[in-house]
Amino acid sequence: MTKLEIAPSILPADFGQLGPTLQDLQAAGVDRVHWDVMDGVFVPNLTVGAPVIESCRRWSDLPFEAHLMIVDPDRHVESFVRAGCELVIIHAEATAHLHRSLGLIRSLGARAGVALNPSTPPSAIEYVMDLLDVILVMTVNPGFGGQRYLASVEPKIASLAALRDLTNPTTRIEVDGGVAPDTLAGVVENGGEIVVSGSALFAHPGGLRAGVEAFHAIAEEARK
Ligand SMILES: O=C(CO)[C@@H](O)[C@H](O)COP(=O)(O)O
Ligand SMILES: [Co+2]
Repeated sequence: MTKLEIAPSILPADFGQLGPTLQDLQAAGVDRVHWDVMDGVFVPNLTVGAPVIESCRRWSDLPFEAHLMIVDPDRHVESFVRAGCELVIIHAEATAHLHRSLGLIRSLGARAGVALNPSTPPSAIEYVMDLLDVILVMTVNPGFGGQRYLASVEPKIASLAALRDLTNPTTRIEVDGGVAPDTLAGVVENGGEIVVSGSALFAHPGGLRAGVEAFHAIAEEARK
């Protein structure tokens, strides 16, 4: 089994200090950066768009991923690829033609991911498994950082990992929402390979590097 990958959500950062925060995250040993893009329509909250990500690109050597919580994502996918996101994740619930939207992302040279709200079943993506680099399993209702992890989604993480094994073994299972030292073992035991963490990682008492190390130690223990 490959090592856990950690993708910090940028949401808890001071948005006036994004550059230095990206440097701190890289120094702490995270694997990638997760940009939560919210449009105030698909979810109640508004965050950043492609121009902010593009301006931040020079502050980090890490891969950037865009988690697009926006309606009709096809309108904006290209701007996020141009901004430097190597992975673009759209919500299955936000596009009428998921197969076409994923094809668009791939045609632009980026990797494609799909996010599933807690209530969306695995069957929604069975027909696009061949187009998926990443499945982002939401363990909170999207829209805000700092929410409580929904352990009731864990059987779905396991179902998606089994579907992946059967249909497209290269697809990675990523889990997003409320991932913290006390919830991480459940994520890993059910097949999570990449974790997004915002509030728990930024608030780790020992700092970012200690948080990253703690996450790896918990994941290794959970895999025994
Ligand atoms: O996409 C989302 C929320 O909609 C997430 O990426 C969260 O922002 C992660 O933050 P924590 O739940 O870890 O605080
Ligand atoms: Co997210």
